[in-house]
Amino acid sequence: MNNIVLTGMPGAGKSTIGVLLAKVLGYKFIDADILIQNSQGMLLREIIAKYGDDGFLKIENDVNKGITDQHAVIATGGSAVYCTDAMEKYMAEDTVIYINLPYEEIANRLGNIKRRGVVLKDGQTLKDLYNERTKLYEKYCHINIKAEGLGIEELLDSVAGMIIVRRDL
Ligand SMILES: Nc1ncnc2c1ncn2[C@@H]1O[C@H](COP(=O)(O)OP(=O)(O)OP(=O)(O)O)[C@@H](O)[C@H]1O
Ligand SMILES: O=C(O)C1=C[C@@H](O)[C@@H](O)[C@H](O)C1
Ligand SMILES: [Mg+2]
Repeated sequence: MNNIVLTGMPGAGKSTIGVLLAKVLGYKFIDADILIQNSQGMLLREIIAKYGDDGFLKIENDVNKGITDQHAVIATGGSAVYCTDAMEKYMAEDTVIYINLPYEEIANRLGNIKRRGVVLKDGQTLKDLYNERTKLYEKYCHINIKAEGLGIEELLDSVAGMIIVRRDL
């Protein structure tokens, strides 16, 4: 097993859990969103405003594909699931874990999603986005963690437990 890649909707807790998981496993922690910001010298929402959704996704695909670290926990951005090349590489080389939360829990966590910088087409609601992405998160994962109602420590235990089981297979 190489890297652990966390996917899921914005607000699912990928970055929160990722850094804790890295400590538990003795891995490095990489937040792909921070790599994207650093690569452009701009905030995520500024990159989306400047290059549009497609331009942002191309940058996100390139950044994720370009990660060469090993033994890292990688928190992806919520939109990484549209980055086909990067997701296929992650599926081939790493262990991809989808943090799966019901729509209501995601909606409660996200205040102003525009400020956060979400790849949302004109007229598309958060619910539309959730429905569109769910199929992709399910397609591009090895482990689907049902995270409904789990606090941070409970989710961490659940994810770490699944990784240990998979290692033993
Ligand atoms: N298990 C949890 N229970 C309750 N709140 C949580 C949990 N995990 C994370 N949160 C909270 O949800 C919010 C979003 O978490 P986080 O930024 O880690 O999400 P993310 O999946 O990395 O989102 P993005 O795709 O936008 O980077 C934060 O306020 C965080 O404290
Ligand atoms: O879910 C999304 O569309 C996004 C989530 C963030 O993590 C960033 O990757 C970016 O702002 C887009
Ligand atoms: Mg994050």
